[in-house]
Amino acid sequence: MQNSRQATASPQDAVPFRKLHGAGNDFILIDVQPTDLERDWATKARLLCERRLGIGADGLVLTARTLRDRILLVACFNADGSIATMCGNALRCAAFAAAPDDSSAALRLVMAGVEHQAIVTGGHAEVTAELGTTPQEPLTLGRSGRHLTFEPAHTGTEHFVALVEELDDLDVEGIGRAVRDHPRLAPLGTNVDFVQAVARDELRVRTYERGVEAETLSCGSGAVASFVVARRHGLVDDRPVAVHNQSGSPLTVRPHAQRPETFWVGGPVTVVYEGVLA
Ligand SMILES: N[C@H](CCC[C@H](N)C(=O)O)C(=O)O
Repeated sequence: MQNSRQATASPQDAVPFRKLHGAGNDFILIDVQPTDLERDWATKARLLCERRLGIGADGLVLTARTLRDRILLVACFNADGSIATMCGNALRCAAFAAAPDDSSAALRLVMAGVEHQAIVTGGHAEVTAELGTTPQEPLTLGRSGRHLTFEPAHTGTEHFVALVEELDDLDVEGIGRAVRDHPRLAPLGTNVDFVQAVARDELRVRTYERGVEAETLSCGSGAVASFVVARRHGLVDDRPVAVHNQSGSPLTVRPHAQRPETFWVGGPVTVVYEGVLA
């Protein structure tokens, strides 16, 4: 069933899109037929996400409904055309866009072969992220007389997380890029999160995102990775934790009550505008 938040593109039509952001992480969302997901979207992602020559976004998100299984298939391409195997904010935006208007909804979504749950209530969407295993060891980096240790946390995609005393004066892009491009992490690289523990239920996080190759205003899988590393160090408890980011709209991370090593990440979603691709 279509709803007023939904408009499906078919190849011969002008292609409708929506520009949304999930707590400041911004996306172009196009609803397609399931078979269209197989097309090569990398070039389109690069063109559309370009901030001067395109619409501008951190990523391109494609959604397709499988009516029989009632699952929403979601693919996310970073602004540079690379695939994001997990993007918490893209999943939140996709769930919000697919949910019926004016009611709360529970949805199932699949991104990169992994099933996620979603709950949409009003202008808020929450999705699950699973903690995976990673063979990577921590990485210590010296910069301007300061040493930072980055610990791996795989939350559906690669993250390296450093606990810091102070976030505001950090060179997030410089240090983030050095970790992202570290030869030991090639060829995949990583997203990089800097975390300041403010209270046992409050973190501040700044994230350098691979594929955007810049600091973004918020990152869902990064918020979960930050929670996991802070918890590993005994800095937060197993209860909802507010993750403040650069957008001013915090995300909330909380452990899933039924599924081990699974977390909910929630926060606001905003539709900025709708349009048709020229
Ligand atoms: N912003 C996303 C993460 C994107 C990850 C992507 N940059 C990559 O792994 O290549 C989030 O909300 O989880």
